[in-house]
Amino acid sequence: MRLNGEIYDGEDREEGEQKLVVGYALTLKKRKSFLQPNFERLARNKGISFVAIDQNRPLSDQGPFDIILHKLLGKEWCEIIEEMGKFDLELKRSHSSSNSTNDCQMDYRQTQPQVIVLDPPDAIQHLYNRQSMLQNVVDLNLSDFHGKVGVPRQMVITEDPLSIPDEVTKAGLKLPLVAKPLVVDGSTKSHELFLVYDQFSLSELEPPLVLQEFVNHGGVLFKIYIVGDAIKVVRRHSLPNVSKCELAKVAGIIPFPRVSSASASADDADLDPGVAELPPQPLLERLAKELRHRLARPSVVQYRHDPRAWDKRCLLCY
Ligand SMILES: Nc1ncnc2c1ncn2[C@@H]1O[C@H](COP(=O)(O)OP(=O)(O)OP(=O)(O)O)[C@@H](O)[C@H]1O
Ligand SMILES: O=P(O)(O)O[C@H]1[C@H](O)[C@H](O)[C@H](OP(=O)(O)O)[C@@H](OP(=O)(O)O)[C@@H]1O
Repeated sequence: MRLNGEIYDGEDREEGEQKLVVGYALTLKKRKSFLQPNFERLARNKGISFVAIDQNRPLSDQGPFDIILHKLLGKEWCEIIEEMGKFDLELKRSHSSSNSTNDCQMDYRQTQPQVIVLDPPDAIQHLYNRQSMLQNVVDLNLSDFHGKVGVPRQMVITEDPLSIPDEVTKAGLKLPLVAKPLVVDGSTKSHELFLVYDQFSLSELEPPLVLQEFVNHGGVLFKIYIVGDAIKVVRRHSLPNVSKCELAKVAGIIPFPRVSSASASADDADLDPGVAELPPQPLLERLAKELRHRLARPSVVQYRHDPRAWDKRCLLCY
């Protein structure tokens, strides 16, 4: 990474020698889960310091920052970045003849080109929606290389819960279904998922939501973190298979917890190799290449062995 003209090598630094300043704008919850003391200490040893951005002051009055890291609910953050761009431009305009309205579209990134904004707002809009977030994998064709990529059959319901049973029948989706809020904004509500076992209970759901066919996958999930050329795969516990017998006996809509969070690590679990086998490295590398090409940001892909895949090379994302 080249910053301020110098190559940042990520090596340990002398105590106090600062190389990178990361301005962050995170919710309290995220600060607690992400900026752990041992992480900040490790970063400091590498000359990286994290500085909280004051959201009540103009961005250009703070810093200077080398990188901006953000994950805030709603649009207020985007407006701060865009507003900041306009604020700078108003200042410049008062001393220049240019009054092009196009200038008002510049954002912080354009007025501060040296600052790296991770997850630029316009590059991640599609990730706030569980339908559009999958678009980057739905049409990936890796069959010429190491397998195929699939997503569970799904449909979006935006209104009238009473119409859901008929809509599901028309779409031919098979029970059980996983009901997920359509919007993914980091709120607790956006992670409130349900398993739906029967048709009639569907009308109790609260649109807007995504309904996905449940895919049996042996209760093991892989999360693949891709940042540039770096690929990290972790194995997590996941929902157990739903048998036909269970489906016949159980009815209703059942909420379930965040079963595959970091605390559900299965890296050291003694699991059936058929479901615990890590995805083939060439498939991961090809996926990383494809996603880097399509996304302007680090990616997290959730992978499960698709039992229907004869050689377990199918990548099932959702
Ligand atoms: N179509 C599906 N078939 C089978 N299991 C599923 C399916 N979709 C989700 N799950 C199960 O539900 C869990 C959460 O799903 P998902 O990752 O979509 O929600 P999330 O709120 O983003 O989760 P988190 O952020 O906690 O990883 C998955 O880890 C998996 O166990
Ligand atoms: O398994 P991990 O820790 O990667 O799961 C993450 C998940 O990928 C998202 O980053 C969640 O963030 P939000 O979408 O903003 O909720 C994380 O939730 P958090 O409550 O821990 O911040 C998950 O841990």
